[in-house]
Amino acid sequence: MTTLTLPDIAAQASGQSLPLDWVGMCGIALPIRLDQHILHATADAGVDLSDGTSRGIHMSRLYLALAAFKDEALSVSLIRRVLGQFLDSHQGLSTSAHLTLRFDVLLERPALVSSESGFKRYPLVLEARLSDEVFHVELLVDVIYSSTCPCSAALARQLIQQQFLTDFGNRGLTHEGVLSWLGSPKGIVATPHSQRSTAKLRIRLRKECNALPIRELIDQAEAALGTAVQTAVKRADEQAFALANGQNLMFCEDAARRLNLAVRELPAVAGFQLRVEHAESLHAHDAVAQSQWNW
Ligand SMILES: Nc1nc2c(ncn2[C@@H]2O[C@H](COP(=O)(O)OP(=O)(O)OP(=O)(O)O)[C@@H](O)[C@H]2O)c(=O)[nH]1
Repeated sequence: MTTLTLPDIAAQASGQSLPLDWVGMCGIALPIRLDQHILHATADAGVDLSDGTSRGIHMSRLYLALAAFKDEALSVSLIRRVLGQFLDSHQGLSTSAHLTLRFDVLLERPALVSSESGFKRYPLVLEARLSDEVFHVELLVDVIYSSTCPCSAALARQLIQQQFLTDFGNRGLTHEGVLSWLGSPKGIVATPHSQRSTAKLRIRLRKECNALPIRELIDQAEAALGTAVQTAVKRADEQAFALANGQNLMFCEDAARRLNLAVRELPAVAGFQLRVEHAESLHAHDAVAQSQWNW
């Protein structure tokens, strides 16, 4: 029987000698292990092609290195090892390795008052690169919250005062009359606008950090924001949420400052960039603030 040698196009010399910054595969389906759960992730895996004379990289070597994620719990050291394998399998071709993992984390959240609970989805991205023995890993997460405009609240309060003057200006006040007025639509003649808002955090982890501080980061961000969106909601929970929002008026600048001061407290965090987007119901565009620390 004749043994055929398979053609290896990647090993050929390139027609045009030119190094490339990133070559690899995007959107690879990958199981990862996190907190005893197996999650469905997608991976972008690549290296540079610093040897501009080579036709191509060896995609299969990157792909096969990713198999480590199926057996071992996700950690910073695992990611570093996989990137090391990308480079070891491309000696003479590549000097930097890149890996992006995208997956969702579901966290169970209790209702504010009732005994109900539900799950919230947090989209996570891990971006890592290894170049000249220098390793960087960044953790990105989106946190959704509710924000009520403080300016709109003040304007609404003024309208309520004016309505009060109109209705009671020439009348003697009675406890019962005021109480009944407060419970009527006239007692809340104007409402402030509020919006579903997104905090986008990009965290650089300290070198000594191996476990990914996903839960800590999300909890810290939600505590700082004060009015994270809810899961299961009965009327009692909705009322508590209305009260929480009324006590937590914020511009996007307020949200960005609070997050900055809270996230820098986390021991695993070496630096960060953050961006908050308030999807205004007042107008069709968003109010946005950005901030960074040790970046
Ligand atoms: N470099 C490169 N490979 C591609 C591309 N699209 C598909 N491939 C295929 O990816 C497959 C795996 O490539 P290699 O890793 O070089 O496979 P291999 O030569 O069997 O593996 P090694 O012996 O480890 O080099 C090959 O069949 C390529 O044709 C592309 O755009 N660039």
